[in-house]
Amino acid sequence: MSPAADAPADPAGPVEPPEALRAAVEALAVRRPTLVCLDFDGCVAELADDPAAVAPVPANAAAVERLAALDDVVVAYVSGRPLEQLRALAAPPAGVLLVGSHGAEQDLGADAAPLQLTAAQRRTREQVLELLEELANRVDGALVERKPAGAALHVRAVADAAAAEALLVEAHEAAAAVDGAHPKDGKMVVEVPVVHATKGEAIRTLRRRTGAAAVFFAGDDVTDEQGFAVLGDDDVGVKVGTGETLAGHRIAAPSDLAGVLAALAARAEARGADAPPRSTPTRPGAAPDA
Ligand SMILES: O=P(O)(O)OC[C@H]1O[C@H](O[C@H]2O[C@H](CO)[C@@H](O)[C@H](O)[C@H]2O)[C@H](O)[C@@H](O)[C@@H]1O
Repeated sequence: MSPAADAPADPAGPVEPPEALRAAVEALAVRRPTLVCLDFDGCVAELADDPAAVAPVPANAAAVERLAALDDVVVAYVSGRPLEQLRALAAPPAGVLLVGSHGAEQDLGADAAPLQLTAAQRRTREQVLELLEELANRVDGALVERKPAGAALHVRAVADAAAAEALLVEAHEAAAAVDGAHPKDGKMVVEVPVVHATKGEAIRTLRRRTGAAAVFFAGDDVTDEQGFAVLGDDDVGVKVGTGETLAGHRIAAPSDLAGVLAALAARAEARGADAPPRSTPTRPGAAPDA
């Protein structure tokens, strides 16, 4: 992968990807089946104060629809969101695979199994919820999100930046001391799942299940780095926004993603019927999990 570079923003219209990124997605699109993995918040959707009030950037939703309609392209949302919330907020077109709770919940087609916590995990989740509620009650604007695989403490609505940061540090440390809890830092949030799962493991599973010849992954947050870490030389990783990253490419904002996905879709459409697919499986169910 090539080194990350900032894309110029163009408020007048759809943003063209940087040349290196365009070339990378065009090369990716000829390797089929192509797996397109997308983080949701801060990537397909803009970040918002209220976690419940988000939706895909319309141009991104249109590009996802275009990609999902293509043979030999599999689109998957790979998100920290609870699965059902992801389904409701992302409103994906038919055929799009869903990975929620950082990988702990998956809808990969016919054989999807709902998340079931063990008795020990349920107890840990209750403990984590109690802990985070107690911490959130101390700071105006702090919010606890109850999640099937754990909980998250949000501070985006906390007016005092120092208090918000201190709360996140305290929550992470306190949660780390709870047996069976796996705290992760995110954007203005500490997530505390009670099930060990990472986006990297999820992308590996998706790659295997779809028989993908190459993988695209875009994400904006610290937890997405585990996804970038499992990409290989034939894959394309795109970091959305600022911050250190293992991704080979960077765009400035969610509104810049549509141009990248459109370039990928255009090349995949153009490859059309010219060449036979390199391998048969696309939607999971066709290929057994290893
Ligand atoms: O993996 P993602 O799809 O990026 O989901 C990560 C978390 O996103 C949500 O929180 C983030 O977005 C909120 C809405 O924009 C924002 O208010 C918050 O500050 C962000 O951390 C979501 O609430 C979490 O459950 C997801 O795990």
